Amino acid sequence: MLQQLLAGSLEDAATRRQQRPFAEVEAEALARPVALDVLEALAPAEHIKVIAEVKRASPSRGDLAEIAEPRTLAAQYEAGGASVVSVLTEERKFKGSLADLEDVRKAVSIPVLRKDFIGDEYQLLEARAAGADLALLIVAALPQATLERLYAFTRELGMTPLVETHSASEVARAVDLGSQLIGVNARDLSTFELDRDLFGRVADQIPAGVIRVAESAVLDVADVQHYREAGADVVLVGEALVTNDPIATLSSYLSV
Ligand SMILES: O=P(O)(O)OC[C@@H](O)[C@@H](O)c1c[nH]c2ccccc12
Repeated sequence: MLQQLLAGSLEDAATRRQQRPFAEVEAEALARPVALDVLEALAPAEHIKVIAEVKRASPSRGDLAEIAEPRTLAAQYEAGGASVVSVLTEERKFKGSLADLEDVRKAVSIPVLRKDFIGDEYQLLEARAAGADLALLIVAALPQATLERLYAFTRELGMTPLVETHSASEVARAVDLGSQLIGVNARDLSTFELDRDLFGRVADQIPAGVIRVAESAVLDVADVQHYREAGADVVLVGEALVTNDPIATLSSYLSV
């Protein structure tokens, strides 16, 4: 499934590239003002921090929310105290788009993450041109040489890679890259199975000074506490925020 999702995103990017050639998007990406200081925004603090996701649907959970105006939701996330807004731009299964990211960028002043299945440089240029400060790189989706290349390119564009893992060996690969921001996804993107305890099992492998992000499977404040006790600096939350009142939900999480 993961390779299918990646292939779909790459195919959609190749289609867009016929309309907007590499050099054109590159020029737009490079003309963007300096990206925001993401590591500062997510730095460990007394309370846990939240990356709040704009998420309409997913292959495992189906339709979650309409979200006619991503900018309105993102503004609520910022008002509610989120540190970063994540925008799913995958079109086929998650019903997102780059237009959503552009819309969100105009509405918030906190950093924005492009959440997609990224496998080539063009997608990273698009991310930056649309105003993203971070881009997701999924270790399981990419051979290490490609991962290294895309990691370096993300940084060249002034963005911060969020390197996503789902096992001890993937955490080791993320650490090898020198990543300063490592996510552990509770959801296996090949089988869609959830494992909320995976974060706790691998957290110790993430070196001190690296920001630890627990991704997925937060349904209530107890899940946030669970991740916090296991060492999470940040939680990445989608479903619970798009299906509940975002401001009240965020405020309960931010007290953890
Ligand atoms: O809706 P949840 O369970 O709170 O999950 C959010 C986020 O972690 C999830 O959307 C996600 C994590 N990694 C991904 C990679 C691709 C697509 C989506 C994801």
